[in-house]
Amino acid sequence: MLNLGFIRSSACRFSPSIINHSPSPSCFCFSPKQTISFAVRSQMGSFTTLSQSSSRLLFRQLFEKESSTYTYLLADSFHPDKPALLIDPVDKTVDRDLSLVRELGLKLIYAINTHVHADHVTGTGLIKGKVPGVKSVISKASGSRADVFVEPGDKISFGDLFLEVRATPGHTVGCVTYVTGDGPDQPQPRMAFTGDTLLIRGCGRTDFQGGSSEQLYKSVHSQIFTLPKETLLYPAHDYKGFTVTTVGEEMQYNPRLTKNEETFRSIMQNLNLPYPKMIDVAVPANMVCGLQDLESKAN
Ligand SMILES: N[C@@H](CCC(=O)N[C@@H](CSS)C(=O)NCC(=O)O)C(=O)O
Repeated sequence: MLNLGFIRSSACRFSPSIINHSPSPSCFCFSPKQTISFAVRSQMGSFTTLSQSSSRLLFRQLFEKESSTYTYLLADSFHPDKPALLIDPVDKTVDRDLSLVRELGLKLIYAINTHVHADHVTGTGLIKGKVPGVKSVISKASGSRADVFVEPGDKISFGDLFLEVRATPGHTVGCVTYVTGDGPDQPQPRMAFTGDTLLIRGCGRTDFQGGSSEQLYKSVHSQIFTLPKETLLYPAHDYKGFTVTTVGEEMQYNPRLTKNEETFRSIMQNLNLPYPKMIDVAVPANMVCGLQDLESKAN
């Protein structure tokens, strides 16, 4: 049986669960496993060491073209149940994503949002209706409806892998970044799902939904740029065809976040972006897990 409920920091467990508030290391109970490493030749011709824990993670980056949104599928492929989660699913691509989950033999346990999106309706509500037992997850600070609310320092477990929750407000007040675990049994390099906080060579706008350029700047510098330089960064959107970046790359080349805070604030004040086309539909729907339409039809 999978335990989908909250488990407090005093509980030790092996099944998928969310731990609220980081447990002390002595209590953190991933099953001790030997990490078996082997060398492969990388595209650059050099040898790279892959650990067993890296191949344990099944990872897919999925794209929704109307809103240029990335959805991420992660699963523990070594666990007998292959527990999986989706980050930032979009309503329009739910059927595609769920058929992939089925084809790969995964058990979807969480549908997670990085924040209340303004440009598309989340797929989490639809997914819950189609796959019984899936729990929707969002930050407590978002003020949105969901089954599970996460706070900074929480860990979201799926099998023997986990994501750590980091608060990265600025694009919206409730924005969080989900980072793969730090530890010998977790994927290397680490991966961070930054939502709209950090985009490749850019960042989320800060001109609505409680946005703040000061907060975004601090969030990135304290919660993302402090990760190891080789950490892979996966944003919720890309408008130019990029798919992934790294902490090191963005620290060197991000045209906004490499500037000092005052220059950054001025850049953000002068973006002059039109509001997202879907904002008036998307925000109210996403405040109720993407279910506004279904609920109003039922009433
Ligand atoms: N044209 C799109 C919306 C584009 C947009 O505003 N993107 C957001 C993230 S989605 S709310 C953003 O933060 N962009 C930052 C940037 O520099 O582009 C639409 O109409 O949906």
